[in-house]
Amino acid sequence: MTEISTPAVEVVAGVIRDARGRVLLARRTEGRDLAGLWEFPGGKREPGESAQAALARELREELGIEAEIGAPLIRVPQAYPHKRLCLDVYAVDRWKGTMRGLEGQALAWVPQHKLVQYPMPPADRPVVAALEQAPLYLVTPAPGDDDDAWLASLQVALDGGVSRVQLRAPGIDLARWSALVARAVRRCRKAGADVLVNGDMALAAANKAGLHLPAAQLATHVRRPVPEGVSLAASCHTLDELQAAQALGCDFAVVGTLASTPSHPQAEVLGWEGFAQLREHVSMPLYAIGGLGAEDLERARRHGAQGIAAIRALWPA
Ligand SMILES: Nc1nc2c([nH]c(=O)n2[C@@H]2O[C@H](COP(=O)(O)OP(=O)(O)OP(=O)(O)O)[C@@H](O)[C@H]2O)c(=O)[nH]1
Repeated sequence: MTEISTPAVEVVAGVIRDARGRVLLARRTEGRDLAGLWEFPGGKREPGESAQAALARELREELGIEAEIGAPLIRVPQAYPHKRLCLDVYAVDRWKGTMRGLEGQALAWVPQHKLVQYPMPPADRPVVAALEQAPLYLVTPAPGDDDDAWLASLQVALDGGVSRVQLRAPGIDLARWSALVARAVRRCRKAGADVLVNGDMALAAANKAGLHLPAAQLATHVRRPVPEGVSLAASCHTLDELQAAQALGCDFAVVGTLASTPSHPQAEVLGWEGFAQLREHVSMPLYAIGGLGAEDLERARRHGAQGIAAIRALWPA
């Protein structure tokens, strides 16, 4: 593992989009680190240079364009075997000049949903996820004694744009929960949301839903417990748990606790720096959890998170 004391190389890259919404990838040329992999055009930031100036310079040198650097997308800290880097990615929707590979690199305009088919460096996986996947992950609270009211709240959240949901209800009677999960899954599916069941493989399979593993269940599986194409996720608090989740083939993980909350008052608090340090050693998309809400999304993205997971902050009152 790369030593934490090795300084991280600052790298800037652009998600360059054409009028049809396709994204530009460049192929790393032979003789360089990670040769043959596809990447977002960009390169190393020089001392004293702003991220925007560095990216505009790299795109001029590599592609021959004068680019207007747009909004920040995500900043991904990533450790490779021989170096650490921080990949800082910006949208680029406008430029002047004719695009060409000035350094002999192959270029490809790729529809966004096909980006996952291109072999890319590990740091790019969270970038593609930030373009494609839900920024908010709702974890349901346990229903009180009114199942219909709970379903109505879920519906409000879905109508409000939540598109990834974990169905969780600690301590609930199994027969009641099974019936409620079936109804909740139908609603999520109708809304086009990705839905996962917490901790119960049989219940997830019976509803053809995804599976969200509590950290304690990670060690009980030796291979991916759901088919490819069905979401698998895990809750993690340590690097060992994150690496186990990645080895099992989890599509994403939830990492906490960022701050202490009423539901987990004893949990060890990570803070954003602690989160970013864990982020370096895996390449799955990660949601941060613990006392966070949608207003923390920008900060989360600056520390390499896909987004925010929450119970109360995302559950309609
Ligand atoms: N431009 C760019 N670089 C990336 C991406 N993902 C990623 O891991 N990197 C890494 O960030 C560094 C970018 O620096 P560079 O493009 O100036 O690389 P280089 O070949 O001159 O240097 P190197 O081979 O010594 O690393 C490389 O180590 C590259 O592997 C990406 O999407 N775009």
